[in-house]
Amino acid sequence: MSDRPVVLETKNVVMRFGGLAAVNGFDIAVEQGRIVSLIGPNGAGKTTCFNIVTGFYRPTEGQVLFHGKDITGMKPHHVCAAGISRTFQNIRLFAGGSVLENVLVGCRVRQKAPWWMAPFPFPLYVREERQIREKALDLLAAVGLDKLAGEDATSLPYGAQRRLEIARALATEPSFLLLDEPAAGMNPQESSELMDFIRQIRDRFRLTILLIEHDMKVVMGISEHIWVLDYGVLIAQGNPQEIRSNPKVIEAYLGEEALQHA
Ligand SMILES: Nc1ncnc2c1ncn2[C@@H]1O[C@H](COP(=O)(O)OP(=O)(O)OP(=O)(O)O)[C@@H](O)[C@H]1O
Repeated sequence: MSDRPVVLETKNVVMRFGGLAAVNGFDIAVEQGRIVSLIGPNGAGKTTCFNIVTGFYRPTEGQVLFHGKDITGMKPHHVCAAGISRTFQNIRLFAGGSVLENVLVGCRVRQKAPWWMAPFPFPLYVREERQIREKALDLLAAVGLDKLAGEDATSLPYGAQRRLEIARALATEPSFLLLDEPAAGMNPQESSELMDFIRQIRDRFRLTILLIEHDMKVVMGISEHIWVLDYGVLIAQGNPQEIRSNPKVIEAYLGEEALQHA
């Protein structure tokens, strides 16, 4: 442990679906400003943990604390307003919306002017609309998509859609960002660029980042700390070097061959 404050903590979190304990005793503590990862085989319970932290699921047992405050079972939009944002394993952009519109939706989370002002030219509303638009365009520039602002979001290449999802998440002004398999479907060049990109946004937006990722080059290259889930149970945690050489992790997930390529 370092002297950095812990921003997100889960305490003995359990999630049962009928008879299945998808997550059983999930205890993590994430320090401010870190890039950390949650890894494990398919079906290990990783996305379920994300759904619990972001309020999509209320856990059967246990607690989620954000900056020491209990957010267990809080509704997703309240979790988002508290400063936690996420992307999804299966990209979820608004079909039919432009690239810019997708980011504007994220910006609205922080909008101050009430919704009923929209049909009228109130100065407060007009000024804020202009600021929101500028902010959305800035975010698109930060992820390299400003030139495509008017395009249909779902017509973008896969890697660009992932960056757009991140821009939309950033638009909600999070301090904590969860990325669910950001490198999925990327080639080695794209995933190497993704690592630089994740570090850049961490620094620029002063984020703490938790990712789920199967690409071991990305996980080992970017993570300061890693937790490993297997059948819903945490079987290991440590830095990349410790995880790489942990016999339990090699047996349950990594395998000798994957390690040689990571
Ligand atoms: N809403 C649900 N209802 C019932 N079972 C569920 C539900 N969500 C997840 N599960 C089950 O919980 C277990 C963990 O699923 P989860 O998606 O969290 O795993 P994962 O580690 O994210 O897997 P992957 O790497 O394939 O995305 C699986 O057995 C899954 O079928």
